[in-house]
Amino acid sequence: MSDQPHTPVLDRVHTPADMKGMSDAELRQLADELRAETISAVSVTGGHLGAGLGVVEMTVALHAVFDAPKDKIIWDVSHQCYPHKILTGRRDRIRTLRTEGGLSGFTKRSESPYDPFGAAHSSTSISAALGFAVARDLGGEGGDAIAIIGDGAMSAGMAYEAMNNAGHLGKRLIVILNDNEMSIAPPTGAMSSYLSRLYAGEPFQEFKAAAKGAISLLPEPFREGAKRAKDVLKHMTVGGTLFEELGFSYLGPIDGHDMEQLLSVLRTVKARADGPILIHAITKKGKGYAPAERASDKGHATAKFDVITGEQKKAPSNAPSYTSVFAESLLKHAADDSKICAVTAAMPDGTGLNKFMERYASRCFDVGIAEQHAVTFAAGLAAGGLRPFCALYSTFLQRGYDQVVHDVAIQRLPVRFAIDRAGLVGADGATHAGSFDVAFLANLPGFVVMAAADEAELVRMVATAAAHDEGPIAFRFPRGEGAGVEMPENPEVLEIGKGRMISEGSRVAILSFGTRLQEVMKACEALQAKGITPTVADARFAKPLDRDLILKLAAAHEALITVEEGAVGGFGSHVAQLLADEGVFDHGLKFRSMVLPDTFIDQASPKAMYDVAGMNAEHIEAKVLEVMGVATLEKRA
Ligand SMILES: Cc1ncc(C[n+]2csc(CCOP(=O)(O)OP(=O)(O)O)c2C)c(N)n1
Ligand SMILES: CC(=O)[C@@H](O)[C@H](O)COP(=O)(O)O
Ligand SMILES: [Mg+2]
Repeated sequence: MSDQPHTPVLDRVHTPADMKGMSDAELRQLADELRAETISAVSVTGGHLGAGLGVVEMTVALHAVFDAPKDKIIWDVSHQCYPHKILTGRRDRIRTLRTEGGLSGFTKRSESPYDPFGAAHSSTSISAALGFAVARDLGGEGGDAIAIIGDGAMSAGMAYEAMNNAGHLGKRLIVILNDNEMSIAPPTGAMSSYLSRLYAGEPFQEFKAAAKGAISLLPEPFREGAKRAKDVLKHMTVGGTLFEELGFSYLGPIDGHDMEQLLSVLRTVKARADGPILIHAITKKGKGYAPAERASDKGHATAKFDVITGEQKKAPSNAPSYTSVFAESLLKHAADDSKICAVTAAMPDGTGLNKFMERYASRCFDVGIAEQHAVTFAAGLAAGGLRPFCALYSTFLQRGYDQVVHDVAIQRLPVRFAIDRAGLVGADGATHAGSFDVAFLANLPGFVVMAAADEAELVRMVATAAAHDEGPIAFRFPRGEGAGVEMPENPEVLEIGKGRMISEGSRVAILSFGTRLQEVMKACEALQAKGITPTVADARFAKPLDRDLILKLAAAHEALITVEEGAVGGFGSHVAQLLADEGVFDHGLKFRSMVLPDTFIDQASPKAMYDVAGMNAEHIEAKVLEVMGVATLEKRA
């Protein structure tokens, strides 16, 4: 060990340009320092730790060998991009990750030129990289296009659509398969088994030595050396035939933490000048931080934590989460009905179906990151006589929309959609907002669309969905804790299309859809002090609407206000349509529909995001006063 003082290398890196000319030894040191910085930063912010730790060496090697931003480095999902952000001029802001006004937790074009393509939903990186490659070859910006995609993301059909096209086009394109044998949960599917065979069948260590030997020929005349190295590598591999059949050169598997291998392979690949290549890198999720490596999810998502102990600092919960309420409720119904089955798309823990998986493994299916398949698979289950609950986050349901229309709605198949993370979700920001599901479901003939106002309503809606065999039915609920209301012992099955009165008042009626009801009640308390007592009702259904309730409220009040955690085109729009069709507006009813604004709202706390959206209690109060003010003026006149 030299007695030289340890001179931090990371302090010298403000952009990747500062890494050029560093020795391989310095790059190895840089990786160690980058790992420590990543752990330190995430201990302050919380976030996606494990994936980033798994690509520290890869990130250093990529930025050492390639020339971003001219070369486009595109991270799939991009939850692993924190080391990349530290090396690309954002170290000073890395402790603002996922906070209001801070750095996004994912790559974002508007945040940095080193983020050529935004992500957060998985399996888009190869398509995007191919787009850059074709644009380059058609005279656009130069540079390499490099996609780094995980083994989990490789379970989505979109990745194969992209590889199929890339292999056909034959453009120079670099894909790095970051294989850590983890999705959020352990991976499922035949693809995962195939990838494992690619490095289980070959004495991986012998291959490593052979690969190093072969590549140490570099930097002889690159073409000759590279060809020899590539042939050696290729013949040494156990055959990435699937990828080669798709037109890719397959190179690997290599050790994704071995800086020497990474640098040599990337330098070799950079020197080549032909078609698409897939480098198969074996990594460990959570690498280098024992608490993450020990965790069942390998540190996929973590709250703020103590770096020394790894102990997470989670805020105490006052009520069960909506997800746990859904999961427990479904388990009860499944106990009495063997036809009830469940489908998740790689999110067993996030949707609460992990408990269902433990209890009823034969009728619980984790299909991988494959929402399109999840929806049509559920349609097949329903057509086959079962009662499938397809549990998807609202934002990820977007990926399976055509399947919802074409395979479920048109055939009026009784698929039950448990739509979690409805509305604004907080730290994950705009890419994960559940803003559009009511707008894109309530316009489908035969669909039943519900929103739970609280956790007691949620269990009633699970019961209603379990009993509904007449066609597709969806119920939505937000991320996080419930309202802390009393839970019904035996939740009743709701009458389809019937809302409920909450409190009688006068002049203004507020018709709430979903959990904004809590904010409505807070607004009413404030209004009470001003001598204003709105009528409050909970719609429960956006489809079918409770026509009688709506017309009764409209007839008995000067003004009607709807409130929902969704974008325009949802519940309020359907109410407006009904009122217009019934000619109610001809008689002077004042109508306001409170919806999410026509913008994508960046990450913050959910409350702060709803402040930006103008949908908290004070905004609802102001809306009542505004419409009352108009009503009062006209009344006086
Ligand atoms: C379309 C879509 N579905 C689900 C998710 C949720 N999700 C985020 S990361 C992840 C697992 C990704 O696994 P992998 O690609 O192997 O990356 P790793 O975390 O192992 O680095 C999932 C399912 C998502 N981001 N996008
Ligand atoms: C990166 C990704 O898409 C998931 O990890 C997502 O962040 C999970 O969201 P929740 O934290 O709401 O389960
Ligand atoms: Mg993985």
